[in-house]
Amino acid sequence: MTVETIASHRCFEGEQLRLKHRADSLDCDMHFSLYLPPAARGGDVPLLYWLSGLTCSDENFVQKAGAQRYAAEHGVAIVAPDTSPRGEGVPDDPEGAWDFGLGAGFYVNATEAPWDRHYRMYDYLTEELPALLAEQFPVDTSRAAIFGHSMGGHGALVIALRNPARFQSVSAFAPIVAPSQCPWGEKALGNYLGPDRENWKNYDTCALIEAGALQLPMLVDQGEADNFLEEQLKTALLEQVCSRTGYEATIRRQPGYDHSYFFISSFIGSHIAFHARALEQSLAED
Ligand SMILES: N[C@@H](CCC(=O)N[C@@H](CS)C(=O)NCC(=O)O)C(=O)O
Repeated sequence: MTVETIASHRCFEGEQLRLKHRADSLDCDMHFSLYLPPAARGGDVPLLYWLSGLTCSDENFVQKAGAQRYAAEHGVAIVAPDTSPRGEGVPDDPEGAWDFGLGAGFYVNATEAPWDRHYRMYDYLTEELPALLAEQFPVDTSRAAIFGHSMGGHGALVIALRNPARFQSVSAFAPIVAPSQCPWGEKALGNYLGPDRENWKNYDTCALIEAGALQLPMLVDQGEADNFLEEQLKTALLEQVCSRTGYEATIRRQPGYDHSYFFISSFIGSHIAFHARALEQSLAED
């Protein structure tokens, strides 16, 4: 597996890298960003996966969230992949809309043509990228946590709930908690997975919790001034399913905060500390 370094910047005594590789699962070239804390010079460090939202590439998070300072303090690496396959031959929304297609892979394995050839972000994130990281970088992929924003919050929750043994904790900023019940999700899942809504349940956080997903440490922050809250994100549905099923999640509604990276940067330190605690606890239990 060849990985090309596109950029490398010293940051909080660690390194912020941007990398490029051929992704077999997506049948295209992909970029991803990786922050290695100073502790990585002494051996493998735990790994946090960050999944971004609609319209983002791997760069939004590393430039705007201010996460590196906290990752350096806690000695964790953070990988930020892109949000969809890209490149020549990768189909996009026929009308060029920003909520579907390029920049909007929704972290699923598409089953419907023409999306099924490239749009396989679930396999990319759960199989190909972890294998590549374990092989080529000083990260311990058996000590991992996952978090994300909006569409990426949806991706993080779904991937953690479906793979509870692989993640010590999960958190999300303004996640789409029930894509089967909101316009963004209905458009994406309908196109990528087809009209049978039974097939959507594996990619729907509320449906997975309803079906008895195993307990993981879970933290969710949601801004109350987020324009997408009522129509798309629907935090209330997560609160309801957690209370109905007894699933323990810390869901914090944050007054005054919107959907932007100003919100994310305000709470990113708290999320990284949350994951670092869960990772330390799992080490103590081993
Ligand atoms: N482009 C959309 C907004 C999309 C949006 O808010 N994207 C979020 C994720 S859902 C984001 O992180 N955008 C990139 C950024 O703020 O850097 C609009 O014009 O309303």
